[in-house]
Amino acid sequence: MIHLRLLRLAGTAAPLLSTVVLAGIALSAVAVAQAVATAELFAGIVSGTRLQNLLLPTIVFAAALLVRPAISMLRELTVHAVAGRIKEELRTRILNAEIDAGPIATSSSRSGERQSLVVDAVENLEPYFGRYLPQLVVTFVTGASLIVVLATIDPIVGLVVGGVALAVPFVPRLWDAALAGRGEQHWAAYSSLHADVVDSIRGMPTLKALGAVQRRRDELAQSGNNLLKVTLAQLKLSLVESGLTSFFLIAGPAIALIVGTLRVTSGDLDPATLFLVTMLSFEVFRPFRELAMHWHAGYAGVSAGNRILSLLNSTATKDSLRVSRSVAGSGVTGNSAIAGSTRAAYPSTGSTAAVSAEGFNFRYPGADRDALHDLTLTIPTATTVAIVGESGSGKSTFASALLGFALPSAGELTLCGTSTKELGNEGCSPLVSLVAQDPVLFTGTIRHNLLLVAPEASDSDLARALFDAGAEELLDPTRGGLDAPIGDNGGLLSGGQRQRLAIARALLRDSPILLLDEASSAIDARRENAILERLRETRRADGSARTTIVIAHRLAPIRTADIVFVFDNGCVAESGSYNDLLAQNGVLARLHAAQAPGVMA
Ligand SMILES: Nc1ncnc2c1ncn2[C@@H]1O[C@H](COP(=O)(O)OP(=O)(O)OP(=O)(O)O)[C@@H](O)[C@H]1O
Repeated sequence: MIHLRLLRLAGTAAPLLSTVVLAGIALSAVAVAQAVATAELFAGIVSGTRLQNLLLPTIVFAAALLVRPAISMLRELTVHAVAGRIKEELRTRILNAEIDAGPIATSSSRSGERQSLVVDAVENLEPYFGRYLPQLVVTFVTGASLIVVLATIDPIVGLVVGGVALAVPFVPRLWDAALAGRGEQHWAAYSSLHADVVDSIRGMPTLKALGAVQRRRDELAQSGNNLLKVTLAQLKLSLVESGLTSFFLIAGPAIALIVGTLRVTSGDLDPATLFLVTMLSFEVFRPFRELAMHWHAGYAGVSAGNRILSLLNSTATKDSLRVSRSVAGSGVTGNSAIAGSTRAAYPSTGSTAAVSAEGFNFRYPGADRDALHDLTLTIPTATTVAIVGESGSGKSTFASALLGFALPSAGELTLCGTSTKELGNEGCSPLVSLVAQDPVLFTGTIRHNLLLVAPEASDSDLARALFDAGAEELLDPTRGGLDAPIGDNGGLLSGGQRQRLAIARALLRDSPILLLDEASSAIDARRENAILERLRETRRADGSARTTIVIAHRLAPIRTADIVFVFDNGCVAESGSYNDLLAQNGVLARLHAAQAPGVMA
């Protein structure tokens, strides 16, 4: 099973693979030398040859005993080097492919499945490349050479051994398609169960709150049973295959011995040569036996490799936002890419509009209609604007467009005068700092989370950012101040504190556009309003005012926004000041009426 397309997954480990192959061939050569020496010693002892005349085979036998462990050690060390390199490179490539694909492409797959691709599929490929493939080559080279040697010694024995040896790899191939299919089913069931478990652990508080733990448990048990069924079906098939292979491996040397003995009886073969023929035919089948131990790695590797290839092929590789090899090796993902950015890295944008969309169209892959359609709007620099609209009107998709993840199929979106098409992932991110509704925080202290985006920032910069974000209580020395631990994903903080800490972190990034996507939903309306007013007063490191875009469901805090854009069916239905729009009695007035008590708060 050499799948040529999988070979390109070996990357820079390919030259090392040839060392593993050469070590395997050397091991076989030493084993053959030992077998020949053994045959000569047997023949000599049986014919009564004096021991001093058997010096050469004795030396060869002893030398082989010493050399074999040394070559084995070299092979094992190289296999480990191959494994390490393949895992490091493949994980880097998969992570880069995920980054290139962006959140929109990855939103259609489950994070648990993607996780098992990075972890388990790569683990499965390691024995495929490190053990199975090299052994396949060794078996072919050694087996073919020894059959030729046997045929030279005795054509009949050579023919018989050659026939059985051919049956070992080819007869089980009749099951290939079925085994490959079962391998795919096994992987699908395994990654689905893995994804279910990850989802369940992540969603445990929700499951408990909803009283759905038992139902989820039942679903997991069902997924587990499905995996068991598929695994057993795969095992049954591979047991038939291993049984057949074992039969040929045992039968091969036995048949050679029987045929050889018959040839001796009929006088066609010298009895002394029978020892040699028997030992050599054992050596023909030895590499096959080793290969049989790695059959499973072969099948698991092919299905894992196919999955990885389809991910890598589905994403165009870009050079932007790459995860460096050392980062992937250390198990840290792309977040550290942010760490390189420093305060005041992005220049003032002058008088160009902060955001300008002109006839912008975007449709999600597989969707039957545009999520954003003919969207046209201008957000002047240094303003605070709000984006509101019914659920599904396209607000979050617009946020993705601002981040450069949703590129237009028609029209244009420019940020500070530059089209998002030109900016690409790398260009967009410095211009826009996003604070999402459920921000990701990292286990550690407040300082650690803030310094992630601005490693050069001083304590007073950090304190200023916390103050601007309305999170000054996090500076309280009795709680530990900047060095207070925040727990796993900010678990020691309240929902509002997590959001305000995330806003402070985004402010430290100092980009010209601050995008708050439902970022203060856990903060009470009065406080949210105060934070927005405070943000309006803050300045970037170079003294320029930033543009703040607030995506909001709750209308109360955005009444004072300079412009309110009301989205409806993927385009701007209304825009203007809150009170003017209210007077128009259109979409905003409808939303306002639905939330009236909150608005009046
Ligand atoms: N990943 C996706 N794949 C396909 N369609 C999507 C995807 N995400 C959103 N949509 C569709 O795109 C449209 C706009 O969705 P979007 O999430 O931008 O709306 P929204 O205004 O942010 O809604 P909400 O206020 O509920 O968050 C909707 O019709 C939605 O069903």
